[in-house]
Amino acid sequence: MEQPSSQKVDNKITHVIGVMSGKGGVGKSTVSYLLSLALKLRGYRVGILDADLTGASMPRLFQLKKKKIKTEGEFLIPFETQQGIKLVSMNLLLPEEDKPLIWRAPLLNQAIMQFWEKVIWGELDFLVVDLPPGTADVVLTVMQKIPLSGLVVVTTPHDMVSMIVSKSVSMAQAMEVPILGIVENMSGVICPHCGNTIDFFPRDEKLSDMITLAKIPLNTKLASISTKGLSVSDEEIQNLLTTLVENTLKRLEEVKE
Ligand SMILES: Nc1ncnc2c1ncn2[C@@H]1O[C@H](COP(=O)(O)OP(=O)(O)OP(=O)(O)O)[C@@H](O)[C@H]1O
Repeated sequence: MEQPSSQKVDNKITHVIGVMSGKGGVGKSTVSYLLSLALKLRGYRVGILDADLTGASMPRLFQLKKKKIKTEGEFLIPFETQQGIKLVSMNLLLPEEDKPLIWRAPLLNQAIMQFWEKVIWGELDFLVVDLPPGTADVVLTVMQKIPLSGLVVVTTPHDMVSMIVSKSVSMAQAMEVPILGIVENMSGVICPHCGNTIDFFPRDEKLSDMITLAKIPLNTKLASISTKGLSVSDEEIQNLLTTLVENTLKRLEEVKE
């Protein structure tokens, strides 16, 4: 990678929200997508920085396959999705999405800083950062170098006990980044016959002092976002987006005080 100059883009971004998880595959990218969409539907100017460089799944959720990012000199112009969300992801820079990115941590950290400093984000109300799972070096870089308003922690019920003491949460606390709350993903399943939610796992008592932003059951509509998209006129989806966005906005106000 060529050494970048020290010139930075003068973006105006009101809130940067990081979305993290203790481990992979719990739905972090899905939640980043849902939160961004919910904010956009509220009329906010929204961008997504896909910081999960080696497992970039954000383009897949927006059903984007090819190289989409354009450049202006040494700066990058985010791709604007159909929903009007600005997106920067490593997979939109690579000619082929299925080729692995085999980079060591210093190069990954450098790429993240370029996504922050060298992207013409312009004026945004919210930039949602989809972090890599766990406590990877890139997560530390983001927490140190990017002014995060708060973090959303995505977890699944079977991951919760370890989450309470997880390195991710401790890392956020050590870095003094406010935790907005947790999203309990795959928290149960909706019965296709009666419509009631069936919880598989008992609620962990230790969770009572954690603020829950949303509980998301296993849902085929969410599982097929990357193939069928998501219908925002669907009542169930609307309710989910409303809960997620309202609780997140409320928490942002609280942590500001
Ligand atoms: N509530 C849900 N109901 C059904 N499927 C879901 C739900 N949440 C996520 N999924 C599916 O689970 C898989 C993993 O989700 P996702 O890619 O969002 O996780 P992740 O934590 O970002 O993973 P990674 O660590 O690989 O980045 C995807 O196939 C996604 O469609």
